[in-house]
Amino acid sequence: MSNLKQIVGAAIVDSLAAPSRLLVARRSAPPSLAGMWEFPGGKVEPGETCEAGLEREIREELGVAVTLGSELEGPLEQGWQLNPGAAMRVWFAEIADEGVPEPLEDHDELRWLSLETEEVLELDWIPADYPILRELLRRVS
Ligand SMILES: Nc1nc2c([nH]c(=O)n2[C@H]2C[C@H](O)[C@@H](COP(=O)(O)OP(=O)(O)OP(=O)(O)O)O2)c(=O)[nH]1
Repeated sequence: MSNLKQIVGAAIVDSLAAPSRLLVARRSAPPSLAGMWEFPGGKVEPGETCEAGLEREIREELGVAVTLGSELEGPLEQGWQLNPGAAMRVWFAEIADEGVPEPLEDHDELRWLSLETEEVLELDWIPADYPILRELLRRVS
């Protein structure tokens, strides 16, 4: 069994059926990551499925319920390698119940960016996220 820590992240789009915008979040902590953009999400807790962990993290961080769509599969069973000790599985997601996301925890800014251009790549992301973003753009194009 792999001993990579399992992280989960959400590619929250305006519409799972016809995605044209992506919700991106800027981290406020820890100091080494503050100011960088990421997919909202976090660590899966013991005994929790990845999907349940992702729904919980989004509720805690953004205050909204999400409906998960398909997985943006990475090269590993655990998704996308982030660093020597962690990998992240990423799901497309849509906000449920007309909720409005707010940066309640871990983030200081949220933005909806177009997926019809490559503007998401212009932000300063956590470096490990760029291959995920490129695959995301390929999937929605
Ligand atoms: N959420 C998220 N984490 C990412 C991304 N890219 C990336 O390298 N990471 C790294 C940063 C952190 O080292 C780790 C996620 O940890 P976290 O601090 O968000 O998890 P958490 O909310 O459960 O944290 P904690 O406060 O319980 O420790 O994965 C990303 O796009 N989204």
